Amino acid sequence: MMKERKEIFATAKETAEAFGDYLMKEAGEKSVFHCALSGGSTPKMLFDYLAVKYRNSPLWNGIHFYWGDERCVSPEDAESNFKMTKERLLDYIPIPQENVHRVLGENDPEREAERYGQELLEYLPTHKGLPVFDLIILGMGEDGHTASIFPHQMELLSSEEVCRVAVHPDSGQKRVTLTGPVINTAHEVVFLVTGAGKKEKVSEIFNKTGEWESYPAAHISPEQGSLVWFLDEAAVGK
Ligand SMILES: O=C1O[C@H](COP(=O)(O)O)[C@@H](O)[C@H](O)[C@H]1O
Repeated sequence: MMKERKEIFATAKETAEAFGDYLMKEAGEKSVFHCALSGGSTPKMLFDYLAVKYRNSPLWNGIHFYWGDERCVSPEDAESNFKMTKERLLDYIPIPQENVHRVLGENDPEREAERYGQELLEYLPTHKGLPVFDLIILGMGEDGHTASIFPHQMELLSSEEVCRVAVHPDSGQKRVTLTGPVINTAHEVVFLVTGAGKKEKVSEIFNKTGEWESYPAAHISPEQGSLVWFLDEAAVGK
């Protein structure tokens, strides 16, 4: 039975910092901690905080980072989720290189979705043939997309594969994304959502009103795990 809760903070910075402490506490409870990161702009403050407060933490030795989605671009491209994480966090912390499992965005997208899915199955424990993350961090775009599952791409929510190629509905950019069943098999999923630009969608999802069913974020509910929303007041319309 899924457990859900919401944590609301005054500002985006406070939200990121509270989640950073929460993440490191969770990681400290396991000798190996498998965590999928999100991209986009919201996690920047989280990464900046971790890079300073936990710069020399011994916990990095047991943390493995993966990505919930990646744009199909080179790791030097400004659009790369990996590049953002590297520049804000990975370059500052003593995480072993072998603990960083990036999506090779420069590869052929279809082959990379297959390869990355295999890598996840190799490194993570499995349940019913799917990799089980300790924690998946997700964002939610202003259009309601999560990872790289966009509204009206609902087939990615039920795909039997571990990873799939998604196409950005406006730009046509290809991305590799975890599928819904993998996200819903995690021990814990955390949405990190801040800013007034998200408040309408957040409200629709929480109140099950308007177009809520068309937003992939509304369909995330880890079957055996917990779902936590870390939000700032702007995102909940305060
Ligand atoms: O494209 C993406 O967008 C979402 C949301 O990003 P944000 O900029 O609104 O924070 C993000 O969760 C996803 O990982 C990323 O690839």
